[in-house]
This record gives sequence, structure tokens and C-alpha cells, in this order.
Amino acid sequence: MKIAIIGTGNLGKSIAKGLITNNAITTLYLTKRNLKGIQDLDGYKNVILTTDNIEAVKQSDIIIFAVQPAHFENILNDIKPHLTEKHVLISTITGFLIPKIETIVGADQFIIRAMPNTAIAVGKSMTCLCSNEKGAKRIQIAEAIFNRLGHTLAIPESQMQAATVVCASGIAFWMRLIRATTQAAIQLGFDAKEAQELAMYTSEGAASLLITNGHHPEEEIDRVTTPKGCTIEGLNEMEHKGLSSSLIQGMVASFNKISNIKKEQI
Ligand SMILES: NC(=O)C1=CN([C@@H]2O[C@H](COP(=O)(O)OP(=O)(O)OC[C@H]3O[C@@H](n4cnc5c(N)ncnc54)[C@H](O)[C@@H]3O)[C@@H](O)[C@H]2O)C=CC1
Ligand SMILES: O=C(O)[C@@H]1CCC=N1
Repeated sequence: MKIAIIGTGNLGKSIAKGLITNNAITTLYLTKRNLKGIQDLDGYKNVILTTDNIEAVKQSDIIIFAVQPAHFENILNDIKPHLTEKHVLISTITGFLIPKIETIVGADQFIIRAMPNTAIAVGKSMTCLCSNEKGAKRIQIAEAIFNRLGHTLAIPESQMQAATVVCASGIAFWMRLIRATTQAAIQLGFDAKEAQELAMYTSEGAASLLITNGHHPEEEIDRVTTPKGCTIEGLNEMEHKGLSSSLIQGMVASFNKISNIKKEQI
């Protein structure tokens, strides 16, 4: 696949690393205004670093956009004259809706929105996808790319904001949970390195149980909670202190913020 990533910042670089390590490219053009931050990707076979977005578009079939929302419209206008029927446009940009992209480049382009997360760098991204009417014919291409870099789910565009909170911001939320577990483990006597090791692999195990067995979390909790035991004591204390409630409220606040960011941009 001839892929270009326009805007190789935090997310774009994570996608690039995932594509390179998974051997998922024929050529990969990486663009950035200042190439200093991506010099470590220089030298990989068939990977080209450039500040020239138009050249990257001309040389590629699949164009992945990973710039900040404020820069996207200008970039689309710049590349528009160079788009052909071969191009599949994949936008990862938060809150920039398909109808707005269509207004700029036309509804006759294959347009897909993808909401991955930074775990794409290690091939473990949960990526939600949606498309315009024409793009539905190419959504399998996006699925093929992002399935090599994790797991995908096709959803209606109306759910993309919620997916941003759950999956993209979700990485930060889960990091805090893992950090808090680490802090507790240190207080319980492990050194910092061991504490993080215990926290990371236990959370990986918990998620893997659900992915492999397809169970509801409570079914797995029931297997752990001995009557009158230490697990239920800890769980109930966490719930008295509002664990589930604060997570839910935090994610709803995050969702409301995206809606406000969108209004600020209009
Ligand atoms: N960071 C994340 O976990 C996620 C971010 N997103 C979305 O992805 C987009 C990018 O986010 P980040 O990577 O965090 O931002 P970032 O600021 O780290 O990266 C954007 C990059 O675009 C480059 N850029 C700006 N103008 C350019 C131009 N004209 N040509 C080429 N490159 C240009 C900048 O130099 C920068 O390196 C945002 O729209 C964000 O909403 C979506 C899902 C997850
Ligand atoms: O925090 C943000 O607004 C962006 C969108 C999802 C991840 N980062």
C-alpha cells in the first residue's frame, strides 16, 4: 500500500511506527512542517520524510491526515487540485465532520474518518471507522490497515465523538488507573519498578480474559471474590468512594468538552 501521513506528530508518528513494524507499506510518505521531530524514522526502507504535502499526495493512494483541526481545512484546499479517483482520504481529526470535508474536496472522493489511539504504535489500537457514501466502498481498505494495527469497529459518524472519548482519550484514562494501582502497590511494599510491572500485566490479563472468553466483567469478578474475602472488601470500599461513578462522570465531561470545542470552531 502506498500510504502518506500528513502531519506526523504524536498520533501520526504512532501510526507510522505501527505501519513500519507491521510491514504494512509499499511506500510511506511522512510529512511535517519541521522534520526534526521525526528524524528517528529516517532510513527505514521505502519511508520518505518530507515537508511537501502535495508531493506526498501525488505519490500515494491512501492519505491519512493527523494534523490539529485548525490546520486541516487549509491543507485540504492545498491538496485538492491533486486528488484523483485513486485516492482514499482517511481523517483522524477530532470533530471535523464528513460533510465539512465533502464541502472542501467534494462528495465524489472516498472519505473515511478513523478514530485510533496511540496504542497503534504497538499494534494494539482500538480504532473506530465511518465513511461518506462513496467511502463505504473503500472502508475495507481502512479496516485492513487498522486491523493490522489492532482492532476496528465500523460505527455511524454520529458516534465518533463518543468513540473519541472512550478509545482515544481512553488511553490516558487507563494510564491513570494503572498509575494509581502502581502507587497502591508501592504503599503495600513493592518497589516502583516491580509495582508498575504488577499493575501493567494484571490489567493486560484482565482485558485479555474478556477478549478471549467474551464474558461480562462481573462474571470474571465473581470468580475472584471469595465470600467475606479481601477482594469484595476492596471492591466495595472503592465503590463507596465513587470509583465507577467518577469514571463515568469524567468520561461524560470529556464528551461534553468535545461538543464545546466543536462549537468554538464554528
Ligand atoms: N493524540 C491522540 O491520541 C489522538 C489524536 N487525534 C487527532 O489527531 C490529530 C493530531 O493529534 P496529535 O498527533 O496529538 O497532534 P500533534 O500536534 O502532535 O501533531 C500534528 C502534527 O501536524 C504537523 N503539521 C501542522 N501543520 C502541518 C502542515 N501544514 N503540513 C504537515 N504537517 C503539519 C505538526 O507539525 C505536528 O507535528 C488531532 O486532530 C487530534 O484530534 C485522534 C485520536 C487520538
Ligand atoms: O485530547 C484531545 O482533545 C485529543 C482527542 C483525542 C485524544 N486527544
